Parts: sequence; C-alpha cells; structure tokens
Amino acid sequence: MNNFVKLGSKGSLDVGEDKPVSEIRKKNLAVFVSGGGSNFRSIYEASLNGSVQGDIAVLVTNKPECGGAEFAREKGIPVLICPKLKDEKEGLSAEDLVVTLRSYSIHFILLAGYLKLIPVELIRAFPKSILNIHPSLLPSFGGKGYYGMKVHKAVVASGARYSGATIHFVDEQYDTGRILAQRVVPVLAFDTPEELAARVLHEEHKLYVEVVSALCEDRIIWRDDGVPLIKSKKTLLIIPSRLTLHSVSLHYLL
Ligand SMILES: Nc1nc2c(c(=O)[nH]1)N[C@@H](CN(C=O)c1ccc(C(=O)N[C@@H](CCC(=O)O)C(=O)O)cc1)CN2
Ligand SMILES: NCC(=O)N[C@@H]1O[C@H](COP(=O)([O-])[O-])[C@@H](O)[C@H]1O
Repeated sequence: MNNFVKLGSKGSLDVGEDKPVSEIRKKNLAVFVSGGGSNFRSIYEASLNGSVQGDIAVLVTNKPECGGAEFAREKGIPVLICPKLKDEKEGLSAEDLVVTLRSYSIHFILLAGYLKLIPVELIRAFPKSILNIHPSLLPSFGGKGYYGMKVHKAVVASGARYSGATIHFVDEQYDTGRILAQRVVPVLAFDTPEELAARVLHEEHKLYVEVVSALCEDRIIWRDDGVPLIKSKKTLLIIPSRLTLHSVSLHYLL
C-alpha cells in the first residue's frame, strides 16, 4: 500500500502502516522527575493496564528523596541520580547517563516535572526521542524560570482566559522544542494559581498517557515542514483520484 498521501501545497505525508497492537514490541521508557511524580505514576499505571505499550525501565532524578523517586523504589524501578551533585559521591555525568540509559535499551525519555536542563549529549544520543510536559500553552509562559507554580502564578496574573498543557520534543533550550500535543483548560475569573494548577494537572495526566501510547505504537508522523503529528489508532483517508478512490481519513490529536 502506498503510504504517502498528497496534501496539496503542504506536500506529502507518510501515514505509515498501522500494526495491530499485538504485533508491537513494547518500548523501554526512562522517566525524569524532580518532584511528586504524579505524571510518572499515571504513565506507570497505564503501562500496567495496557494503555501504554511500554515499560518504565528506569527513573532519573536530581532529587533522590522526591516523591517520584520514592514511588519508583516502592515499585522496584531502578533510580538514577543526575546531574552529579557537587561534593556528592552519587550522581551521573551526562556521558555516564547516556551509557547507562543505553544499557537499559531505552527507546524514549519522558520528562515529567524534571527541573534541570537536559544536556546536549543526551539530546544528540536520543534524537526525536525525548518528550517534556509543560503546564501552559507554549510558547506562552515557558522558558527559564517557568516551572511548577511559577507558571500558574504568571498565567493568573496575566489575565489570560485559557491555559493548558503542552507536550513537546526536547531541544537544547527550555521549552522551545517542536510541539506535539496540547490540551486547553479555562482560567476562571477568580482562580487561584493552585486551583488552575490542579485543573491543568488533571488534563496533563490524560494527555501524557495518550501521547506516550502513540509514541510506543509508532503513531508519530513528521510533516514535511518538521511539525510532528499523532495518528489516531484508526486511519482512513479519502483521496479522490482519477482512477480509483482510496478511502482513508486521518484523525490527529491536537
Ligand atoms: N534541554 C532541555 N531541558 C529541559 C527542558 C527542555 O525543554 N529542554 N524542559 C525542562 C522542563 N521545564 C519546562 O517544561 C523547565 C524546567 C526548569 C526550568 C528552570 O528554569 N529551572 C531552573 C532551576 C530550577 C531548580 O533547580 O529548582 C533553572 O534552570 O534556573 C525551566 C523549564 C526540563 N529540562
Ligand atoms: N516546566 C516544567 C514544569 O513546570 N513541569 C510541571 O511540573 C509538574 C510536575 O508534577 P508531577 O511531579 O506531579 O508530575 C507538572 O505540572 C508539569 O507540567
């Protein structure tokens, strides 16, 4: 079957072949956290119930005592410390982290509340394979200094009527990588930053599981202009052509 679909001036799009989930080999995932790890726990639960065709092979954190690290230890998931903290014996350098992640045969890296800059060594070792979730509609309210409650305080103070969650590929700067998916959340008139944070976090949990599910099922498509898209589980596109009518319609997550 020809996998390429002509999209007029936008060029072509390789829609790829859909494999049945039963034929997909599970992917090995590394999750990076610095805090409570509720997104990490959502992905972990989804990997257990089959929503995500992946296994969390290792957790990486810069905060060995954080909630996410505690949860990982309870579940028997190895915990790695990075970056190497000053005057601390524990901790991996960027180069050592790459070697260690290779030893776990990691396919994808998922940042979930990790508050340190991912080094270029890791980005080059895992091209188009590192995702981050951010609690605003990037590019608004992103970049250095925008993390956790700082984001929601800035959104409320700005008078913005909408916020949301963004999942993007990670590049060498904070929050400038290609956006893969977003969900919009209303900002209510008298929202506190904490109320907004809770509303956004609820959407984050659902969105990250949907995106990681697509990632593990090889349903990420790269448009000619470099924008990544997520193919829904069922693809059917109707392309009127001179000789035959191919019936396939492409549905994408936002
Ligand atoms: N190379 C990349 N690394 C990271 C990215 C990224 O997009 N590219 N995303 C961040 C996550 N993040 C927003 O989504 C983010 C995290 C932290 C900061 C920040 O300003 N951090 C402070 C230090 C905070 C601390 O140590 O407590 C800082 O660098 O001064 C901004 C955005 C993860 N890594
Ligand atoms: N800029 C990065 C950033 O602010 N990330 C945010 O940290 C929180 C982590 O919560 P969790 O530890 O409960 O998943 C999440 O809201 C995530 O979007």
